[in-house]
Amino acid sequence: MNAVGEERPLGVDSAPGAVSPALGVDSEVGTLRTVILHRPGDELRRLTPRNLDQLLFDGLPWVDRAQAEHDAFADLLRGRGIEVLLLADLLTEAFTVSGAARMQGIGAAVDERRTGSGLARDLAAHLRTLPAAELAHVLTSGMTFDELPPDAASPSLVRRMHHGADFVIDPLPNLMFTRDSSVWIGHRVAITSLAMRARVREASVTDLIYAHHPRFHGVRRAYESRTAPVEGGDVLLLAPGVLAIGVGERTTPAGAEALARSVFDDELAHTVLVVPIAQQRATMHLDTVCTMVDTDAVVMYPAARDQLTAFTIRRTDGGGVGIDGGAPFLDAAADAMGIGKLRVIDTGLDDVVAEREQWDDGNNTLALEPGVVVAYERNVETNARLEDAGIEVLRIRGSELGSGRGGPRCMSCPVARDPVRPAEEHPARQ
Ligand SMILES: NC(=O)NCCC[C@H](N)C(=O)O
Repeated sequence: MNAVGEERPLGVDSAPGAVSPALGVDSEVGTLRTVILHRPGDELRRLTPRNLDQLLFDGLPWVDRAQAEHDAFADLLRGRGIEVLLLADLLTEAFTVSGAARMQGIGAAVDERRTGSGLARDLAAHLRTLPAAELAHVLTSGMTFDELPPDAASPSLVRRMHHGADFVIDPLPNLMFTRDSSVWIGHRVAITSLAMRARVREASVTDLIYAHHPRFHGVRRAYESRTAPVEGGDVLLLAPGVLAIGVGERTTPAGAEALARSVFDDELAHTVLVVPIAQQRATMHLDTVCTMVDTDAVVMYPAARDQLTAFTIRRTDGGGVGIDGGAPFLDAAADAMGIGKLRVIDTGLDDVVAEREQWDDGNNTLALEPGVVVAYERNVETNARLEDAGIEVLRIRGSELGSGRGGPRCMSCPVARDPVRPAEEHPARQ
């Protein structure tokens, strides 16, 4: 029995009775034990040609196929013994066990500036009556004015004047990119501060899950101030104690600085590399141009490889910080990681193919253990190069999933990985 009286462990869809690993992540590549995914749901059915841009999609996904692709991704992970926590289950279970979670979710979804006070009251009252699963569904897939219950208590000009298909609660179609709204650094979790309007409320969803779901009781927070935008896709745990933070379309310099200070204060890192990336959609996060595939290897977009630089921030003895600027990113990273050199595997093949495969998230791999990654099958040349370099590539379909511009790393939030051994101890390279 779990805390809500069901037969299976909370939020866990793997074998009953499985022992949950300790939570915490100190690298990109340590053996993955537990991960949060979100199976795309009815929120994707809200996408139309008119709202795509605003909701940060590049095409209309065929939803049933996107779900099938995602199911195959989740099954691949389960098949390798990885515990998959589905966000909709976690949310439902948090609402089942905690009234405070319900209040938090409803409070974040009801926007009085949009609805006016009368409708806000009615809407909140209606949401409070919903069973946990239904509430989770509405808060993720959104609600239109047409879907409001007909028997509202207060007359509402807002309701009269809106088109029935307008959203009274916005859908969250980007929730499937669980990477971006929270990130584990050591044994703490940072709830991020998302930059784009369409994604801001995602952080309140992850926040309430970590705050109220029994599975996460006692987990401490990193970056509690959330003073400035930081998105998880920009944060790479290059090695224990070494973070790279991309600064570009999403994470701001202020966000990177605030996160760096916070991880130093909490002694979660000794070095942070802040990496400027082009402020454009193709490179919205650092993990769109570079992900780690082994303890000493990255797959990387060649156009970025020789251009990326890094500011290296280190804690000084007096408790302040020192900042060095302008070193090539790959050199700064190897130096901070204490290895001679980072192996770089290029996005394949030539400039045009590389540009196409970067756009299709060829660089956005999810490592399941050192040297084993999940990648979209469509990035044929990049996957071939990874294999040539000795990396095992587990291919998944992503024709529909990819319409949101995110790959396997974006679609996963690791919450438990085994600690990694330093690169030089890895048997493959002895
Ligand atoms: N880490 C990532 O690169 N996440 C992909 C996010 C895609 C989403 N449609 C967005 O534009 O934010």
